[in-house]
Order: sequence, then structure tokens, then C-alpha cells
Amino acid sequence: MRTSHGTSLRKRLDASLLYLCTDARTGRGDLAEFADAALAGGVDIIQLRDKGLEARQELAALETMREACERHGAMLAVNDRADIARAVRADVLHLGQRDLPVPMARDIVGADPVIGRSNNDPEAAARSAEEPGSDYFCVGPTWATPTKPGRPAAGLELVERAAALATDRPWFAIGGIDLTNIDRVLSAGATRVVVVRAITEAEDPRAAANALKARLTARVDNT
Ligand SMILES: Cc1ncc(COP(=O)(O)OP(=O)(O)O)c(N)n1
Ligand SMILES: Cc1nc(C(=O)O)sc1CCOP(=O)(O)O
Ligand SMILES: [Mg+2]
Repeated sequence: MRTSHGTSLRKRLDASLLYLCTDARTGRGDLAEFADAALAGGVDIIQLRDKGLEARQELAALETMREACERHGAMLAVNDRADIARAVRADVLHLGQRDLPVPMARDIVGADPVIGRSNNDPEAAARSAEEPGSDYFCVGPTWATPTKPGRPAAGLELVERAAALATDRPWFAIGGIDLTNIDRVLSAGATRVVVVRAITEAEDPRAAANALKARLTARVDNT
């Protein structure tokens, strides 16, 4: 049974506009410093997405990110692995189309964490909008991206199709989104986005996050 913590996580998810996936920044800087900057700039949810890490390295990076989340009141997300999400008491577990079914993931993480799923076509998005036990979904890639090589662009049309679902479930657009094109994503009907390079490769991650967040907040304020 969900606790008051679970209820509070769902309220925080609902209020979340900017979701960042980052690697552990191995060999290119300090993860705590980067996470602090991105979260200070307005990132609401931060996910560790680093396929090159062994489980213990993933746990260590997530511990660093958890401390940053606590400093900034942000949510910590784990990609793919329900066992790791449980071990670090993550706020969010993100599943892909080939990952665990939600009921199995739920058995592992418990009732409280928020669970979301990625979708790459309108039919999958429609299923995700109703998937029992799931809390949010993502659609993309809006534009082809080197961060996810080999996955063809779904285009702004997929964003429009997701918006047309008119679901109460929070959903995010992902893939190739940055400050130069976020307004097109918002005009297509998204109110929330996930980014990687727009912040991880920014010279000033705090300023990059802040600029994206300002566009998202303005969109919500105008509706
Ligand atoms: C928030 C968020 N959205 C989408 C993805 C992509 O998930 P998936 O399709 O499982 O691909 P990988 O990221 O696992 O390569 C994500 N990770 N996070
Ligand atoms: C991790 C991921 N998933 C996608 C999906 O469409 O499900 S696109 C993507 C990568 C997004 O990276 P960037 O912001 O650097 O383009
Ligand atoms: Mg995945």
C-alpha cells in the first residue's frame, strides 16, 4: 500500500517540468558539482543513464546524485533497473519498452516510487497513457540524436499525438531538445521535456537548465 511519501512523490512528479538524464561524468568532471549546477538551474528530476557502469559504480554515482537531490529538493531517477532503484530508494524508476512489465517492477521497488516508460510511436504512447501502475510516460525521439543512436526520429507529430491523448497522466517529450527548438516542442503540445546534451554538454549547466526551465514555466503560466 502506498504511503504518504508515495503520494508526495506523485505530487512532485506532477509539478515537474524539466527532467535531465546524465552519465556519471567519468573522466570529465565532478558529478556532484555538475548535479548541483543542473539542479540549481531548475532541473526537477535527474536520472543516471550510464550504460557503461558496473552495478557498484552505478550505486556510488546514485549516492552522489541522491545527496545533490536532497540539497535541492529534486527527484532521483534510476534507468532500467528495478533492483538498483530499490537499493538506493530512488524516487523514480524509468523503464523502456523492453524492460520489466510494470507489475514486476512494482513488486521490486514497492508502492511508493514513481514509474515511467518510454515510447517511440503513437500506439505505444496510447498504451502507456493507460498502463496500470505506471505514473508517467515519455515520447520520442522528437529529433534524431547521437545520444540514442539508431533510433529514428519520431518527429513533432508524435508530440502532437501524445498531446491529443488529453491524458491526466504526466508525459514528457525527449530527443534532440535544446534551447533553440524547445518552443516548437511546446507549441506541439508538450508541457514537460527530458534533455541530455542540452545540459550535460553546456559550458554552464546551471544557465542552460535555467533557460530551459524559464521556457517551460512560461508555457505553463500561459495556459
Ligand atoms: C526519462 C527518460 N525517457 C526516455 C528514456 C529512454 O529509455 P529507453 O528507451 O529504455 O532507452 P535507454 O535510455 O535505456 O537507452 C530514458 N532513459 N529516460
Ligand atoms: C535517452 C533517450 N531516449 C530517447 C527516446 O526517444 O526514448 S531519445 C534519448 C536521448 C536524448 O538525448 P539528447 O537530449 O542529448 O538528444
Ligand atoms: Mg531503458
